[in-house]
Amino acid sequence: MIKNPKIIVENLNLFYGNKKALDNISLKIPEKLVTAFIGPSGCGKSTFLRTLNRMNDLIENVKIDGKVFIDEIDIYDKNIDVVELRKKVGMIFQKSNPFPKSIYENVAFGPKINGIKDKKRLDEIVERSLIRSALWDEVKDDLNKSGLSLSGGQQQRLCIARALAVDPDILLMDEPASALDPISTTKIEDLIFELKRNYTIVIVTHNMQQAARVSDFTAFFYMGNLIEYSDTKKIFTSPDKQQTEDYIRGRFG
Ligand SMILES: Nc1ncnc2c1ncn2[C@@H]1O[C@H](COP(=O)(O)OP(=O)(O)OP(=O)(O)O)[C@@H](O)[C@H]1O
Repeated sequence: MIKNPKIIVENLNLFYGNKKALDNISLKIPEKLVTAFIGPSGCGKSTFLRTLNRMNDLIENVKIDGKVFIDEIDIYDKNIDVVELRKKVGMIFQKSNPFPKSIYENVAFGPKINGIKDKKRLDEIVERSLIRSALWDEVKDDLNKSGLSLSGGQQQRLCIARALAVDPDILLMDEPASALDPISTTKIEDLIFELKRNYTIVIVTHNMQQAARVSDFTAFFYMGNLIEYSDTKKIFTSPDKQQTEDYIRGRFG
């Protein structure tokens, strides 16, 4: 079903203390397409998303077993440089979180940390990232304005530009539009559609219409289990499992 897997997950279990939050998850995420994770609150979508760039490492008492391969490399191997991993696998959160700095500095921050000092090079990266995040036209004359002065939707696109500036392959998006108005949401959805030409995108969403609109593949989670994973059209028109059918018809969750 998946021709070009970018990420391969095998038998992944995750515990918070004694509580099992993910139960034996295996799936393949295709390159340069959009994969959506759906399911009722607390089913483990965000937890699973965070296993893909080891963000759970930052949480105390988490135990993980199983494998996650990105480009065939085991990202939980002890030799993996987690900082490098997170450059390659960027993350966008539900609540946009620009730094209290200028628009320019928000985008230039990552490249500067990576040692890029040349002003012309930084200018190019900032411009390219803001073009790719569909924000350039709105901010090009105000790059010194605070990132916090932007609207919620613009802030979210600024955070996407900040993630793009360090040249990732994969973007993990945890409910990126759930705090936004319908027009800003549409802009983010259009942007996701554009970005998949160059990036592999994984998105957690509560909004089933959004999953149906933006994704190519959809995984339905329930109580820490992956119930069904298939191409989005099939999940939303003729899922194999009754639980999936009940959820997408709004019978629970
Ligand atoms: N830091 C944590 N410590 C302990 N338990 C946690 C932690 N984070 C999540 N959990 C638990 O793990 C389970 C899965 O949570 P998770 O946030 O991954 O679900 P979700 O499907 O993303 O939910 P939502 O849609 O509400 O964000 C829940 O039972 C939650 O209470």
